[in-house]
Amino acid sequence: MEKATENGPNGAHSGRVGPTNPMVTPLLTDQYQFTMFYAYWKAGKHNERAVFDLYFRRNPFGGEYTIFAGLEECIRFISTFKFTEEEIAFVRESLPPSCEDGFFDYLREIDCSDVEVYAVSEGSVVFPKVPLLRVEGPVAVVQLLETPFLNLINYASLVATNAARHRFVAGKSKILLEFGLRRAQGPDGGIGASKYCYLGGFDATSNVAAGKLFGIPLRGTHSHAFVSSFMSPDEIIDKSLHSSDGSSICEDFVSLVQKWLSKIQWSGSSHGSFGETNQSELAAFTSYALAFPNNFLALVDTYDVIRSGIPNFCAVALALSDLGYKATGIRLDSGDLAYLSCEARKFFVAIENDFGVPGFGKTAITASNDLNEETLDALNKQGHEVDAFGIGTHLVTCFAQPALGCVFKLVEINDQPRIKLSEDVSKVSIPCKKRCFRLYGKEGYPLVDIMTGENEPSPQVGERILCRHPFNESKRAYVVPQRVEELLKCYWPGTSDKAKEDLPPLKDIRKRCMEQLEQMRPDHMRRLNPTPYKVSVSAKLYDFIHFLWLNEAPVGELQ
Ligand SMILES: Nc1ncnc2c1ncn2[C@@H]1O[C@H](COP(=O)(O)OP(=O)(O)OP(=O)(O)O)[C@@H](O)[C@H]1O
Ligand SMILES: O=P(O)(O)OC[C@H]1O[C@H](OP(=O)(O)OP(=O)(O)O)[C@H](O)[C@@H]1O
Ligand SMILES: O=C(O)c1cccnc1
Ligand SMILES: [Mg+2]
Repeated sequence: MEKATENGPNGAHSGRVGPTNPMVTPLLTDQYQFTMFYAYWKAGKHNERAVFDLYFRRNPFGGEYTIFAGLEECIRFISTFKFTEEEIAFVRESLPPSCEDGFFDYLREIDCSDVEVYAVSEGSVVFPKVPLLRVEGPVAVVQLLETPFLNLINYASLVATNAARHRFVAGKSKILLEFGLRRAQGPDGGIGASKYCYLGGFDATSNVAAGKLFGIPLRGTHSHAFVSSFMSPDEIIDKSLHSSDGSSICEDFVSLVQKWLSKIQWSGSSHGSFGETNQSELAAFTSYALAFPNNFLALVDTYDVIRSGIPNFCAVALALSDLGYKATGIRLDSGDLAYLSCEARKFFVAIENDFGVPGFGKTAITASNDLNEETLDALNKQGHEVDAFGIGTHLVTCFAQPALGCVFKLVEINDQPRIKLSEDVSKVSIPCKKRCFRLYGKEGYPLVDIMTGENEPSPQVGERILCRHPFNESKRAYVVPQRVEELLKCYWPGTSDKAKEDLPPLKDIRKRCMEQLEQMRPDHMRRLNPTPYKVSVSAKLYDFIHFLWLNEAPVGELQ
């Protein structure tokens, strides 16, 4: 397998080949894929042409939409799919000794050059039952792809959807920062979370490795440890700071800060809300400003937000302002974030008015601490003054729902449609090699997704088409689409002569995701009781599903 090289951001355009995570090898699969593989080979079936669909059955987080993510990694995986000698030796050890040598020679030969992958574009809004991927090829090889493909898509799509839902509640104007690395499920969980939260609408991450790998903007503040590591302003040795234009130097920035602190104390801005502030906190803020005069942001809740953190921040920010710098803002990491952000805003506005510092009232307020969709929603209802949210644990661990149940099902072999039956109708698979379309209505919204047999004529703009619920006879509707979008596109043509879609850079996938979310009808998107989006099959496919169902289901006998 070719080794991944990391010579620049943006995934596909970085020159990297193969999966991002070197642990993604042909062995990253379930043992039963190899036992089936051997049995297919032994039965002489391994080269039979099979079609599998990868899809999920229910949208996550109680919502009615999902964001599809993980495609690029699947394509990277098959692009370098090949067993090494070491891997073949391990498979040999892990199978019973009776397995014939010829099988291992066959294993040595295989790659994915004869596999075709049709997929929905990454970053699309997608719905249950509609294939996200249609994978065609020799049954034994495609079978092996089940587990790694599901692994690469399930979490990616889940966390991208989680990010999109957080973005929806926060609103477009807010900055969303992903802070989850320390709480993520291991290194791959952390890297994946950063990549796919960005895809789902976050603005930046604190994860430096993800910044390097994918070109995601990096953002960060500082921690309580930095604040509490200082004891007093006397610790600060180099107190000098050049003005922002370099024309002058302030020899004692620490005294300038102290001067501003007493001015604030005696001005109307404080409304007598504080007396002595914490001097070790002031030392920490002053030091941080000396290190980053152009990016001064202070975590203000180590001792007391109102009585210490905010006035200390303002004193340092005003001293910076004297030298021509503009402080960035504060971060709140505990307490009532609605109340504290409003108090902070009032304080900043009062400072702007009392001391004539234009723009000070708009100083940015970042909030963090166990945030999730619900807390964001509660903050919105209460009213708050937060400009940016830093979100970690709930976002990256997908606390509200830990897995998206994508499955990989055989739908056709040797041109023969196959079906998987279940007592639970939602688990009955939709047979046949299919094409999938999104039909748009008069108002520009997507109305319905429809699956058809491969050889049926495609739906046409302006032509009425019957869309049927795949399993419920009485649910059907005629649609006259104003626009028809074919959903499954060729991302890996195998030996066919189909043109191959490009894998776009991450920021283009993110843009696609934002645009797709934007065009959805609002009632599908709302958090409380959203309207399900319609997923349907053509009349012909409907008839065929039910014919096959009756054909395959044994008839019971009553005694
Ligand atoms: N106005 C608000 N409305 C609803 N939830 C809020 C509001 N402000 C903060 N929260 C949430 O309430 C929870 C507060 O948690 P908790 O009481 O454990 O933290 P804290 O005591 O404020 O901070 P820490 O324990 O980190 O010092 C967090 O999940 C936070 O996101
Ligand atoms: O709360 P999350 O959504 O996971 O966001 C990330 C958290 O990580 C940091 O502190 P950490 O939790 O490590 O320490 P703390 O509990 O003292 O804030 C940060 O201050 C946030 O609170
Ligand atoms: O930069 C931050 O403020 C940050 C980063 C990770 C976790 N919590 C906070
Ligand atoms: Mg915390």
